[in-house]
Amino acid sequence: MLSVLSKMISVKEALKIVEENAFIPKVSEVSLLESVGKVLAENITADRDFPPFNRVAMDGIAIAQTLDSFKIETIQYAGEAQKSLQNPENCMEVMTGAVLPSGCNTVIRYEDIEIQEVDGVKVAKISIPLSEISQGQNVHRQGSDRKMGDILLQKGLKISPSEIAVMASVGKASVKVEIPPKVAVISTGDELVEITANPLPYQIRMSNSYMLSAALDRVGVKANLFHLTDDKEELFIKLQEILANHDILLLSGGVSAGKKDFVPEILANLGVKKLFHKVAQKPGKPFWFGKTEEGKTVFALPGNPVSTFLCFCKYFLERRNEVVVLDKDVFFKPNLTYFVPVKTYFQDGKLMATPFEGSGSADFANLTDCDGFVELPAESQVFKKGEVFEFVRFRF
Ligand SMILES: Nc1nc2c(c(=O)[nH]1)N[C@H]1C(S)=C(S)[C@@H](COP(=O)(O)OP(=O)(O)OC[C@H]3O[C@@H](n4cnc5c(N)ncnc54)[C@H](O)[C@@H]3O)O[C@H]1N2
Ligand code: MOO
Ligand SMILES: [Mg+2]
Repeated sequence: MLSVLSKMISVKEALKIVEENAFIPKVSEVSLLESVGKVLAENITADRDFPPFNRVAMDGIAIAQTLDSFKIETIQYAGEAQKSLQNPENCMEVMTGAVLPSGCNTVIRYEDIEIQEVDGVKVAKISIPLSEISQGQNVHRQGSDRKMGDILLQKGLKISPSEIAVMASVGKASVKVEIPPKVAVISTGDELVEITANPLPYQIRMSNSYMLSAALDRVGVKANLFHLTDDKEELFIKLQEILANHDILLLSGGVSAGKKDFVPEILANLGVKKLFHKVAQKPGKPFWFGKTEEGKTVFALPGNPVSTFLCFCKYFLERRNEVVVLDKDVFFKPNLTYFVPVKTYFQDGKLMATPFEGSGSADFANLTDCDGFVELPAESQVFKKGEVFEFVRFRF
């Protein structure tokens, strides 16, 4: 009964080990537009102030002091070098995006003035109470958004169109991004058949590979799918080949105490170092995690679909640091962290969770009613309505 006695680690310890041993992606430089959806692999800094000059924010006139009316000296258009107001009692017409003329500090919109011609001279008259004009209005001050040298984007973030705009504005025509890892999703089991097959009474269609592949797709990873039988030789030969061609392996099945649960043994024979096997949690207790010398990681997930999915969401997906309020009491005696599928909803601004315990870790149809798992710590046995717990979201 060695497997039963072997040391289980806590969820917290397991997560720490997974995070510390995460696969480190390689970096490549791609054109700006190719980088969208990828992970940024360098910090992006401001090459000049944002905005780079005192920018006119409204079409109208620029003034140096608040008077009833002003003679208009000239026009400052966007794209022109800065002009200078000659007389502080005059004004200059200015267009949005232009440099604020030197000598001016405030912009009044065309909507708030009337322009008349008096003796051949254009004059702007203020048509709103002067008290409504505040000094500095409608001027987007140089450096008010970001200063030159500021870090605008931190490496590690996922690039979306708003990041593309920031990079374009600092002249990044090409950018360093992480090369997405090559991921293999491998279902193991003699009882599994393709989803297109008509299963014999003792067979089942494999759903785990499709579930994991779909979940990976949501985070921008395209996985290769494999099915291996519970045969030591096949496992050794095929896994060797799959390991050679991928960076991360996500296996399901074959990690528990069964006579054909060969996965941990074969992985060890292939030189994958075990970092842990068995976590004090339900579901997903037989979870095995290891790493090769080159830094490739192997997640050998328990085969029961809810266990597979929970382990994937908790240990593979990025942490979201969300909490939920239980809306029903839950009792759970074993000294294990208990992950219960929950349906969530908002009440008085709080995210509430209704537990759906279902019929255990093989009841994956139960997940379709739920949004995630509530994480109930191993130290307690009674979890009361109204208490707050961590939430592992899978519907997003
Ligand atoms: N004596 C013990 N037996 C079991 C223990 C234990 O501690 N002692 N742990 C149980 C727990 S907890 C789990 S979870 C399972 C994990 O089993 P394995 O990882 O070895 O997985 P299999 O035995 O291969 O399969 C388990 C179950 O899952 C179904 N399965 C597997 N792959 C797929 C797939 N791709 N799609 C759909 N369903 C899949 C498989 O048919 C089995 O029904 O072990 C318990 N036993
Ligand atoms: O905990 Mo297993 O992970 O029961 O199915
Ligand atoms: Mg098994």
